[in-house]
Amino acid sequence: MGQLIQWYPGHMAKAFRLMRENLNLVDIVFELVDARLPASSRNPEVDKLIGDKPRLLVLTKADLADPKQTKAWKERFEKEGLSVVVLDTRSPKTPQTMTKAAKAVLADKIKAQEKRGIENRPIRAMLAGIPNVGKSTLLNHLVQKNVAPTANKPGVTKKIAWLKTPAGLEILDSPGVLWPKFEDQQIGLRLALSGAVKDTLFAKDDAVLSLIAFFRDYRPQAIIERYHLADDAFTMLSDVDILLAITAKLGFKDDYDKAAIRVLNDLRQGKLGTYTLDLIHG
Ligand SMILES: Nc1nc2c(ncn2[C@@H]2O[C@H](COP(=O)(O)OP(=O)(O)OP(=O)(O)O)[C@@H](O)[C@H]2O)c(=O)[nH]1
Repeated sequence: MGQLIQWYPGHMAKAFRLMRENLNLVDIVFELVDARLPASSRNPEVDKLIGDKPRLLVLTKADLADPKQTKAWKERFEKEGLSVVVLDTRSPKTPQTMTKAAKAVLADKIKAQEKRGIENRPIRAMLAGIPNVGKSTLLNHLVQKNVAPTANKPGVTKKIAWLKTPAGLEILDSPGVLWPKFEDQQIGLRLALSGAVKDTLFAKDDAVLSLIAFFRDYRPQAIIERYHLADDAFTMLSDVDILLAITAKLGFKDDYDKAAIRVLNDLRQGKLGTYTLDLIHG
């Protein structure tokens, strides 16, 4: 999916270098992963980068994801030895959940410090994740001030500073921006659907056609109900014809680009129900 790629070798090298420099400053890394894309929004390079540094995997946007899938993904990650928290980042419980989980990951270190008479030392953390995964939102909620700009567009995070949280964390206010791994077209499309890729960088009708194809197997009823299609629409119609039927139902005549934008927004706002694009089967 060549046209989706917005990360060039120079960007990646810089992001990698910044992360590595900052890594030495912190006790723990909060690796943010979109709960709707637990595989596609992770980058295997991060494992190499983070190495033995304690890590907490944070599944963000869990309110938008399919709860059964989120549970299955959490179990899979835990089997791999990772500590995992599942968040609606914007929830008032977020600071408490994160602090408790960070302390659990660092329990041995904290115990050793206490033995040496060091009590209540702040836990230094950095956030890392691909664009639009919720880094600024999490930072704001942890610090409980509106310090970092958030926007539903990739590429907004820019500041640098240490930020103290009321619960005793100190967070580096330069989240590691990780690059997505556009390994194949499927991953690229899923990232595009989730909002991780600038909307100007991909063809929305292609993305929505892939979404329709996905929902055909996953949850056709969600599309049928939202756009008042015939019950047998998915048996009778191709993906393109489904998009045209949606376009007509929305009153957009043959302007399927306009319909594609509407469907994309509906998906991202949870109006097609909760969904996970990387599925664990069985
Ligand atoms: N529904 C839902 N939306 C969320 C959650 N976390 C973040 N968002 C939304 O996702 C969008 C992106 O969030 P940001 O915090 O700006 O993401 P970021 O990782 O800092 O993005 P960059 O600055 O592009 O690197 C915003 O519209 C947030 O309101 C969540 O847990 N649930």
